[in-house]
Amino acid sequence: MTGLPNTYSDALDVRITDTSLRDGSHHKRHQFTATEVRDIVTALDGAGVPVIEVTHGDGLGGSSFNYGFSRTPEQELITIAAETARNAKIAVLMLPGVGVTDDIVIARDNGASVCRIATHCTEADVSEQHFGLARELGLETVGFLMMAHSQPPESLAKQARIMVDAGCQCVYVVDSAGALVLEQVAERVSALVAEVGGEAQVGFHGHENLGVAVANSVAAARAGAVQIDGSARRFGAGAGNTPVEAFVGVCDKLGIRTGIDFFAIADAAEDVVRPAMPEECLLDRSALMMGYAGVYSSFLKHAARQAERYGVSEAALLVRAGERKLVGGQEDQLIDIALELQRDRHE
Ligand SMILES: CC[C@H](O)CC(=O)C(=O)O
Ligand SMILES: [Mn+2]
Repeated sequence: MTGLPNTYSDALDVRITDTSLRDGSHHKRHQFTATEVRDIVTALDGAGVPVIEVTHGDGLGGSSFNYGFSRTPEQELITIAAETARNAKIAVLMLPGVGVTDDIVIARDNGASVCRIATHCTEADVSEQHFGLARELGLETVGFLMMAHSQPPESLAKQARIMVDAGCQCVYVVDSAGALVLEQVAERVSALVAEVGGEAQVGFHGHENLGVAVANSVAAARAGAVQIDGSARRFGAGAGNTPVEAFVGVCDKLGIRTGIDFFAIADAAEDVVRPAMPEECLLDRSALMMGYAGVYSSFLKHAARQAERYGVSEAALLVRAGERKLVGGQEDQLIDIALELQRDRHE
């Protein structure tokens, strides 16, 4: 189709982007080393993963007091990834306002070829100049409509239209909170396909907080999503992302072609990615609360810190964060909620 990136060939039905080295950065508190990135990229690339995302968890420019400092500068990690990958494209994520446009230029110079711009799902207009710049730089573009559970399909479709008109070549339904289930994913993907199909592709990014990320990803693919995210060993925020190795196995059984070797990705997840993880990404009570109450998965580590600091229940804190409908960038409000929980206890 004219104007669409060459993201999948006739031999692929969905193109998978592994985001362990970006969404996993939240779980690792942004402490990746150069060696870990080199080893993980080698293993994922060797298994046939077509796109590997490498950036601070909060995107380009995320290394800060607010979000957590990176152990290794992200541009150094992007360079290493690009030098290491033999076939995979290297993607970067950026949130307008967290990163600046110069970060995109530097990432391109360091070898990234896919630029993913993320906004809250009602604020697509803040991405317009970034898509324009990325296309001028010759980058493939992807738009992330985050917290997609919080808006109905028709509103998301309008936001997707804004991104596509600005130069976005694939708009993702991003289930940041892992709050969507099955038909809710399909309805959102279908609405985007109806709005932008023919001009742009549609993708899906899932989180495992309610334990249905693989099923959601299949629902997305069946509804017309042709780019799907996941992380080896679920290495991502909250209970982690769609486990790539399980999704590939399920796709093999359903006849959905991903181009990834199931046995090689299973080995990569177990032997290379798992050792780089501080611990498994757990589908525990806190993760469940996030999925159920609709909380941004990257809030998990921040909530854990504030719950411990103020001696309040992490689960209760997360449920209130969901009630307040907090969005990315409002991490500081977790302190407010922790103080509120303390007050409630003493009343
Ligand atoms: C902070 C950016 C965020 O982690 C992007 C993402 O992966 C999501 O919203 O799920
Ligand atoms: Mn995510």
